[in-house]
Amino acid sequence: MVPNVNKTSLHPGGVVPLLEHTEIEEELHERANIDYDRVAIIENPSVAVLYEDALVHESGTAIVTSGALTAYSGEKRGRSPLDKRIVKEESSEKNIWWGPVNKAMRPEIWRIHRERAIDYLNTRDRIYVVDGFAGWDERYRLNVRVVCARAYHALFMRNMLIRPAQEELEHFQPDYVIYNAGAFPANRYTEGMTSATSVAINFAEKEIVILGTEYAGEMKKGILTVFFYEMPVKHGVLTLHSSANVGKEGDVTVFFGLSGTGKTTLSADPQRALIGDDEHCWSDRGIFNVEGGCYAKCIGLSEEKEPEIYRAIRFGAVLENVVFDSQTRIVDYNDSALTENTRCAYPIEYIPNAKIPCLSTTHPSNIILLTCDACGILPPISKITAEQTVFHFISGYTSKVAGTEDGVNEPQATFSSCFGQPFLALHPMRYARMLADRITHHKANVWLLNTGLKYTRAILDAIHSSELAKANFEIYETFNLHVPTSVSGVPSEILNPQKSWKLGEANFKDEVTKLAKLFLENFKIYEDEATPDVLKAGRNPSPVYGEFLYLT
Ligand SMILES: Nc1ncnc2c1ncn2[C@@H]1O[C@H](COP(=O)(O)OP(=O)(O)O)[C@@H](O)[C@H]1O
Ligand SMILES: C=C(OP(=O)(O)O)C(=O)O
Repeated sequence: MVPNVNKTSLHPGGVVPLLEHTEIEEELHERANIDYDRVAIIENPSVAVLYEDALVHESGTAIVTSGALTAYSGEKRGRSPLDKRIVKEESSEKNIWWGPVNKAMRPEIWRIHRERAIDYLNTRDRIYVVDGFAGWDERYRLNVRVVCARAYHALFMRNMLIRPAQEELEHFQPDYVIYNAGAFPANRYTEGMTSATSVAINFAEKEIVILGTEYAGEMKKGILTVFFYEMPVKHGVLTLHSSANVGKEGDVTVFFGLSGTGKTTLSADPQRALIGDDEHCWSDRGIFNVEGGCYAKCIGLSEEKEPEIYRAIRFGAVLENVVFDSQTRIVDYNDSALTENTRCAYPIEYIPNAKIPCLSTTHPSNIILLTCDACGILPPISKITAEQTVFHFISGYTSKVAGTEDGVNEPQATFSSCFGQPFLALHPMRYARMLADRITHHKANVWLLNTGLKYTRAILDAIHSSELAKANFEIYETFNLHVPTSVSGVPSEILNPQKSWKLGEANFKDEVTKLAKLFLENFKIYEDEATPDVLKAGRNPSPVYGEFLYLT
């Protein structure tokens, strides 16, 4: 029993005169001035503890019928890309791709935000510490510590990081620390602020500070940006905004896709083991997942359509911003009253055929670029060459789906380089070159797959059975893509939009030319970093791009 003094009827617990402090408390006190004598620091709590705390202290949390905890993220129900900043400092400055994605923050301003976040955490009665690993390959993994005010955020990151064994938690030394004070706003009068939200990353201090947004996805995507910086710069390892799975023969498929375009859905496949749904690295020894969990979109989810994901939403999983019946606690996955971007985070082992440890020493044999072209101009599936891969990877033509980013309420056609522009740390061409080298070296097939179609799964099955690699192809003009003439289970007439276009040939020609011009216009931004090969291909009409490049 700890002796206490000064008990009163209003304060029956009294005051504990001298407290012993744990290693984590000492470290937080020293590093961040956390007031360990006032704030209860809950260290690596269990799922049950986090449920109880969330239910008692956080309004909007509930347990739903499947046993999952559901939480409400407040006003921000998607990421805030305009409020993301990188601290401009000597060690990383020359490597960073400065611009609208990575806006610079002065170290002095960083200190103000950091102090504000810590001041807020120090006003809380309890804060949570979650320690976990990022990166399943031990050679590259980072120790991540999350310090946050909400039990929901702690549970989210407990699911999304790789959970260390009990003995690995002892004397855990973080490489990166996330301070999440998202319930408290940033000071809008601080230099450079355009709103009360701030997500700031400091690569020298190895810290992330979050203010003014409780959207949990900011934390996991913050770690992705850390990987987009650390891996190529320090280890020559390529980071991918992709999912990955592996077949029974050990063949690995990687799916690149912008947020909400099908990485999680398409990589959950009963015939294939899941390596991961969102963040991977490609090293000299194969592919490894960065995360210990998955973060699936839930809108329209049903057990029939996506059984693995539906059944993963159980005790321990965290639902975000879903609508549930207040009596029965049944979730209505079709209700988008709070957001289109309803989500669930669950540990990867909740997917029955997850491959644990989440890595493969076999290099990918199929690379799939998920284009999500709502206009239907790009074919449902086409095979592309290594040179076309660089072009399409850099272009990243896809859609921003509703709700994933703050302020995007309708699906929007967009170019998002590397199919993950908001998360890149370096110039996209650096990643594209690394990708092209690996594809050529390992002789991977590359496919451009349009998602959101009824037949997407059937097409994927044909890729995995090797049917498509052996198919007959015809040339899809303008983009010079190789389109298969038939795919099992897919009506042949839909394979070539030129043939299935409902509004006539002239309209088709107009639309396809319009899109091709947009591609070329967009590509100009990247020309300064393009290799001579890519530039040459870009300036001369060539068999690689054919008529497409002629448009310049
Ligand atoms: N053909 C399709 N391919 C992939 N996703 C589809 C398709 N049709 C509809 N969807 C829906 O699109 C969303 C894709 O989200 P998700 O797989 O979580 O994306 P990501 O992992 O890339 O963020 C899901 O809600 C899924 O049900
Ligand atoms: C969570 C996000 O993305 P993804 O759908 O790729 O997980 C996001 O962009 O905030």
